[in-house]
Order: sequence, then structure tokens, then C-alpha cells
Amino acid sequence: MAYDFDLFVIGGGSGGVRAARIAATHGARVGIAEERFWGGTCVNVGCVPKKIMVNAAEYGLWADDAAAFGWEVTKGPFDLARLAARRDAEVARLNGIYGRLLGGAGATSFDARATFIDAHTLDVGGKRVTAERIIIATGGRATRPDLPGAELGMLSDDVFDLQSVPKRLLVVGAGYIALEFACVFQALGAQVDVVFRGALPLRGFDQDIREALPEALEAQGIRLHPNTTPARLDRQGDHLRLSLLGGASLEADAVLFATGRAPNTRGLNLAAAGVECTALGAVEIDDDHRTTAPNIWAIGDVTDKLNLTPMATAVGHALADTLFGNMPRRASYENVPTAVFTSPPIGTVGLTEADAVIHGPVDIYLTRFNTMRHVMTGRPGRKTLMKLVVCQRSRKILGAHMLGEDAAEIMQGIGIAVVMGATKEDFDRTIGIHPTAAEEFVTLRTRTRQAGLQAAAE
Ligand SMILES: Cc1cc2nc3c(=O)[nH]c(=O)nc-3n(C[C@H](O)[C@H](O)[C@H](O)COP(=O)(O)OP(=O)(O)OC[C@H]3O[C@@H](n4cnc5c(N)ncnc54)[C@H](O)[C@@H]3O)c2cc1C
Ligand SMILES: NC(=O)c1ccc[n+]([C@@H]2O[C@H](COP(=O)([O-])OP(=O)(O)OC[C@H]3O[C@@H](n4cnc5c(N)ncnc54)[C@H](O)[C@@H]3O)[C@@H](O)[C@H]2O)c1
Repeated sequence: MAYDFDLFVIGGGSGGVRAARIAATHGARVGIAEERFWGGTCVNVGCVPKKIMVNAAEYGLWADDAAAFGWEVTKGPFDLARLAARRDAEVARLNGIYGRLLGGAGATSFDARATFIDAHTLDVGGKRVTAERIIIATGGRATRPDLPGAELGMLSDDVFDLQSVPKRLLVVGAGYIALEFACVFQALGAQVDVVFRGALPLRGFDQDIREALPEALEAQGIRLHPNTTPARLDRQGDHLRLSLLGGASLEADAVLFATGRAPNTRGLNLAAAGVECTALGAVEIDDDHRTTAPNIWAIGDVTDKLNLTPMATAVGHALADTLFGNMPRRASYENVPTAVFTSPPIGTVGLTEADAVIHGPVDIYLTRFNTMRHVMTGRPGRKTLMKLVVCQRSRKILGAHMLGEDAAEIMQGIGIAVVMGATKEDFDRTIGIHPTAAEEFVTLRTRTRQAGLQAAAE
């Protein structure tokens, strides 16, 4: 049977655009549908506009610190509308680039929603389109917690519609999105409260980072409310009141729910194509990203494996190479570096100490120090933390974790070393770049402690 396309991609976000573009450059006849915005979450309501806001927040802090270096700086008021206009122009520029990339590669783009009719047939904006192979790359969406009045709160997408900084912002959640926006808005002039259910923020991150983070957040004026569960949200005149389990309540001008994201599988009519989902609503896939239908694959956030842009693009690229480039390969989910753009930021790669000790004993090298810059500024809560988790048996670096200025930038290079299987001795014989904070990663001479000895003895 002749199909309209060799490959049809549903979703024009990070993963979908990469898969479509690479498949087309391999000579496949490719169609791709995007219902909302080319570039998807990352370009439009994620990484890119978020990072611009992180940069804006940093400028405020740099202005505050400048006096310590002899500058006479008067910090004027911050104008969110002005930043928003410039930020949105940059997002629009990137949208255009995404469109051109697809066209340039020879893919056919549809500004439309696509849903399944059967395993080879899609409804694309009311048009029937057939394809031999299909990739589902529909991403995820922010979810609202199930509590009365939740519709009064913002989701992360709504943050990018704000034209002024709320005086008091209440953030619910303590994951990536909650903490990044908490730091951004506190630096832009809001009083930020963060309400979260656990004892420490950033579940899943290394314990030493999690324990050091509250001090850094509180030092900039963010008020943390650990072990706290929201019960209901009400409007009280011109402000909002979040009632908490146990009877207390908090008031704010705006509330941001950053309580997680859900895979975009709703309304795709997956059953008609024989595509099954997990209990949590993600598309079920095997190690090759193939779904339960043999001609259909799924990539990126819709699979809810590791919801990061570079992961979605790496998987999309590998899949296109495998299916159309005669280069079968898989993108690895191991040792994926990641950063949380808090203030100061967090960078991490590899295993946490808790995960590493499951496999055997480890040596921990940990340092906390004040960078030269902050010795000068005297800014509180800016102590850098660096940590290496080293396998006692192989001496390989299993994990590297950092909280401190430039952690995201530094961790990219450390990530290469960890992916290559570098040992502690490889780090030790690497000459530092002086004077930097990063050089501490290669001068950690004294073991702080051992861990996981018990596991080895059992
Ligand atoms: C606030 C925020 C900040 C983030 N910051 C970072 C960061 O700093 N670094 C990082 O690595 N990651 C970050 N992420 C995560 C990152 O954005 C995602 O992991 C990434 O965008 C996933 O790519 P994707 O292709 O799977 O999905 P998406 O980028 O979400 O793309 C899916 C696309 O499919 C479209 N679509 C859905 N259904 C259909 C349909 N039926 N028909 C047609 N089109 C459809 C959607 O409109 C969307 O454009 C952030 C996310 C958020 C929300
Ligand atoms: N810098 C980055 O790379 C970056 C930035 C933003 C987002 N992301 C990606 O997007 C994903 C989603 O981010 P996120 O912050 O929305 O999710 P998350 O899973 O990281 O955090 C969700 C938070 O909400 C809490 N929570 C969940 N349900 C709740 C409820 N009913 N009441 C109160 N609290 C509740 C959780 O305990 C957790 O603290 C991340 O896991 C990450 O993969 C990455």
C-alpha cells in the first residue's frame, strides 16, 4: 500500500522537530503536525523564556553586588512588561527558525492537531493522512492539583503572560519549576513563599544538595514552608488565600502551582492504533521507544522517562538515524547532566550518593567554600557546595553534584568526563584553571567519608 508519508510526527516540539528533520535529511518523506506552537514547550513556555527570566533576575543581583567592586550603581525599578516584550520577540525568532529548519530539510509541516484513525491513518486538522511509520512526540502539560479553587492559581504557562511582578507570590511544589520561578520572582521584587509537602526541596536530588539549598533560598528572602500540604484556594477581595491542612493559611497576590506535568495523551485516540499507556498516562514503550503498535514510536515527555529537552532531541535523532539512516543506535539515559536554574544554580550528573551505595561502597569528597566573588560581596547564602561520589572498587566517578554560581556551565564539562568513565585519579591529574570555582573539582584531595560499607558487607 502506498502511504502519503514514510514518517509522520505528531508534535512539533524538541523531540518531534529533531526526529522529523533528521528523517527528512536521510531522504524519508516526512510530515509533521503541530497544534499550538513550533518548538513546543522548551522554546515557547519552558527552557528558553524561563532562562531569559533567570538572566533578568541575575542582572538585579549583579547590580546589588556591584558596589563591592567599586561601582556606584543605582538600581531602578524592574519593568516586567519590557522584559516580556523582548523575551517574546526572541521566542518568535526561534519559532521562525524551527519552521525554516523543517522546510529546509524537506519535511511537510501542518499547523494542525493530529489524532489517530488507525495505526497508519491520522486525522490532521480534518484531513486524512496516511503514514508507514508514526512518531508520537506530543510532550506534556502542567497539571493543577486536585483541590477546591485550584483554577484560581497559575500554571507555569501563565507565568509568561504576567506583565507585572506580583507583590506576594505563593509557589506550591518544590521541584525544578517551583524553585526556578521562586528564585526568579524573589529577585525581581516579589515576596515569595514556597509550600511543599516534603521536609526538603528537590526530591530525587543528592541529599547534601537538598540540605544545603534551603539556606541559600532563605538567605535571599524566600520563605519556605516544608511539610505543608495545601487544602483549598479562595479569592479574598483583591488577593488569594491558600488554606493548609492543619488549619493555617497563607495570603498572596498570585499562586503558582508547580506540582508536576502529565504526558499529553488525552484525545489522541491511541486505542484505535493499538497504542497502550502506562497507569500514569505515559505512552508505553520498549527500549527502542517502540510502542505497543509495531509501526508507532514515542519520544520525549509523552513517555515520561527523563523530561529534559536534550533528552528528547537525542532520542528523536537516534530514532530517525535508526529508522531511516541505516545507523541503528539508542540515546543513553545514563549519566545525563542536568541543572536547576535556581539562585545559585544546581548542576548534577550521574548517581546520587543514596543511589550509588545500592551498588557498593563509595568514597565521598565534599567541599563547601565561599567563592572569591562572594568573599568580596559578602552576600549571604552563596556558599558553593561540590561533591564527588567515587566507586571504591573501580575508582570511577559515579556522580558529581554542585550548588553554586555557574554550576550548570561547569557540570557540562564534568558530564563528559563522567560519561567517559573518568576515575578520581583522572580528575586528580587534571590541572585546575586558576582562579575559578570549577578547579575545586580537580583538587578534592581528602576523602570526606565513606558510604555504603554496610551494603558491601551484607
Ligand atoms: C517551565 C519549564 C521550564 C523548563 N526548563 C527546562 C530546562 O531548562 N532544560 C531542559 O532540558 N528542560 C526544561 N524543561 C522541559 C522541556 O521543556 C521538555 O522536556 C521538552 O520540551 C520536551 O520536548 P517534547 O518534544 O517531548 O515535548 P514538547 O516540547 O512539549 O512538544 C510537544 C508538542 O506537541 C504538540 N502537540 C501535542 N499534541 C498534539 C497533537 N495531537 N497534534 C499536534 N501537535 C500536538 C504540543 O503543542 C507541543 O508543541 C522545562 C519545562 C517547563 C514547563
Ligand atoms: N532546568 C530544567 O532542566 C528543568 C526546568 C523545569 C522543568 N524541567 C522538567 O520538567 C519536569 C516537571 O517539572 P515540575 O517542577 O513541574 O515537576 P517535579 O516533578 O520536578 O516537581 C513537582 C513538585 O510538586 C509537588 N507536588 C506534586 N503534587 C502535589 C500536590 N498535589 N500538592 C502539593 N505538591 C505537590 C512534588 O512533591 C514536587 O515537589 C521536571 O521533572 C523536569 O524534568 C526541567
